[in-house]
Amino acid sequence: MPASPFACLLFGRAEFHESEEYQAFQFKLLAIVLVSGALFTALFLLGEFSRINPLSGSPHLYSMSAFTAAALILWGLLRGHKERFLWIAWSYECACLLEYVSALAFVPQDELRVLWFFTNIPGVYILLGQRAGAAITTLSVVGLAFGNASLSAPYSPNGLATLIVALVYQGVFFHIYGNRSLSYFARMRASHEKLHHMATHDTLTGVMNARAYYSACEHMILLGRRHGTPFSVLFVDLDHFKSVNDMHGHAAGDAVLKAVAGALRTSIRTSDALGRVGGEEFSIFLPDTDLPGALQLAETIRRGIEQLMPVIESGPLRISASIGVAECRDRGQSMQEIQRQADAAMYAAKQQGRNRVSSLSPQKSAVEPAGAIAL
Ligand SMILES: Nc1nc2c(ncn2[C@@H]2O[C@H](COP(=O)(O)OP(=O)(O)OP(=O)(O)O)[C@@H](O)[C@H]2O)c(=O)[nH]1
Repeated sequence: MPASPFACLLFGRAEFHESEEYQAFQFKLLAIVLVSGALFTALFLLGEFSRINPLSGSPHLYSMSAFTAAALILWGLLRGHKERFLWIAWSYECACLLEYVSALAFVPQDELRVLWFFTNIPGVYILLGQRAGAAITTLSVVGLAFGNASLSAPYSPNGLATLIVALVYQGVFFHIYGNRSLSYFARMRASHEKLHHMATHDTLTGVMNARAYYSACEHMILLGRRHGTPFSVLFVDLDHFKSVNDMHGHAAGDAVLKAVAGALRTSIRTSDALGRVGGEEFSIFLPDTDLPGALQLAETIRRGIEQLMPVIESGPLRISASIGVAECRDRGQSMQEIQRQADAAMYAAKQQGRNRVSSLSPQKSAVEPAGAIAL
């Protein structure tokens, strides 16, 4: 879904893979925290300039101005750059701690300024993880415990004890919660991936099912058109497969299909797509491949299947396949049309005696066997 103009302004054009859902959330949260941090501090500065909340020349005015500028600069650097997330998140956390310490030291009239240490902790746990959360919580507790005496208006021992216990409580709470929610998130992602794999892959052979395969092909056709590169389709159909089932049983047929799928998978490039589009039919999409290249690969595959000899209960079984090859010559051709051509070429190979590679030339509509080995 295209991002709204507001999202583009706030986050830039950072792209996240489907599996980076949590990182995308952290990235967006950091951008929001940087902008809101700058805005809130700017409001305090406005209070000073409008004399509503005068800090009467306190050095904290400089640290607030520096904090606002730093948050805006960090936001500008973060927009559209997910790879900068970690150092920007840490830089912002350091700026926050300095800002809180400055408030403690220079704004004694604000007795609630210590609350910023509390609001900081959830953000650290979410943005930087559990170790960073535990470290910052410890630093805040130790800093307050030892620094209190140096404040111009120190908190009472009772007040300090309340602050420390509450900070520890909050740290422990977010530590446990972070642990649980992250493991829940990881399990959700794993089960989502499993479901997605089940919905897009054939359970017997592990290759793409027809729907996922054709959708992958449509995507590659669009890319091919954009780059002006040719592409080809191989349609692989096992010969006399019914007799394998009839003579050796369905389990043997399944074993043969698995072995063939494995052989096909190892014969192609990772950029090619392989799908089981029918019972004993496989289709292979070859991007950036013209007809001579596709015919050559088809012949290699045909020979590979012939030599495969999958072992079933009764011993090794000789199998073969007929392969139809089609090249996309017309840029406007749909996947269905190309697949139909490959199908017709495969049918022609069957008629020619099986165990061979054929391609149909659209001009001549003639069969061009590229290789034939008698069984
Ligand atoms: N074991 C097994 N058999 C399957 C599966 N899916 C389809 N089949 C069988 O595949 C066979 C396909 O037979 P046909 O379409 O007649 O093709 P063929 O026997 O290979 O003959 P030709 O293609 O003309 O060489 C049928 O018997 C189907 O039952 C499957 O998942 N496992």
